Amino acid sequence: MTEYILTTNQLTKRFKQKVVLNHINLKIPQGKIYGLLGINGAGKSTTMKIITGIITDFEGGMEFKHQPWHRSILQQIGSLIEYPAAYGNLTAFDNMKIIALEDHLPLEKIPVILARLNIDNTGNKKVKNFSLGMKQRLGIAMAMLKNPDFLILDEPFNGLDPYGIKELKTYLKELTQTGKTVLISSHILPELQDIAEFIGILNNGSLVYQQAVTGKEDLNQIFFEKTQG
Ligand SMILES: Nc1ncnc2c1ncn2[C@@H]1O[C@H](COP(=O)(O)OP(=O)(O)OP(=O)(O)O)[C@@H](O)[C@H]1O
Repeated sequence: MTEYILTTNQLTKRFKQKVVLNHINLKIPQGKIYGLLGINGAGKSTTMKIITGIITDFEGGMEFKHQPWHRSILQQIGSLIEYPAAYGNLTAFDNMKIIALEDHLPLEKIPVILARLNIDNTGNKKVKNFSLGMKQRLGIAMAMLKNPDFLILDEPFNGLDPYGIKELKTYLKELTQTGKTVLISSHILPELQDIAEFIGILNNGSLVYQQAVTGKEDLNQIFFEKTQG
């Protein structure tokens, strides 16, 4: 039987009169990479903001590890949604240090995680002078500092060069080999095709597809079929 780390039940979100998520039933299996696909404006970020407690007014429910969602579960979730919340005037290390001190985490972990994300060579450089790809790497390092069970990444390949994309994919696969779960969004199918073990497609606020990836299906064709119009 599949164990789900997170399920949503008829999750619905309106901004004023406009329905932007329409009765979504996500099922995210534990220990897997789940790719959430959709064209611009499909509702990917809104879904992630609800799961991570950034958006609190919505209809429907969520369960995390088979228990009703509660703010306390956010200790087990690391996330990077839209832009990394880093201080521009500080270095990568000092941004990490702030989180470590806030969450009572050992400072020794910082250089290890920065090295794993290949961002340990930035020295005294301030974050405001980082490239987009460097900021993305730092954002993921910040999300991983508390060693979360569930990592949620909104368009994490933005700004990464092909080497960065390859490294990040390897890193995410390694995480699932240690039992962690990754929810990752993209509007570009090839970014997810070779790493996602499950794919969900959002179209205009509806979850129009949700399946395990077998490798036999033509995801490109499915994506265009499910999102046309
Ligand atoms: N704060 C807000 N107020 C009003 N409408 C919003 C707000 N945030 C998002 N929306 C709308 O909700 C819809 C879904 O947006 P969302 O950002 O979740 O899409 P997305 O799939 O993440 O898109 P993208 O790939 O462009 O990031 C869009 O129509 C967007 O304009």
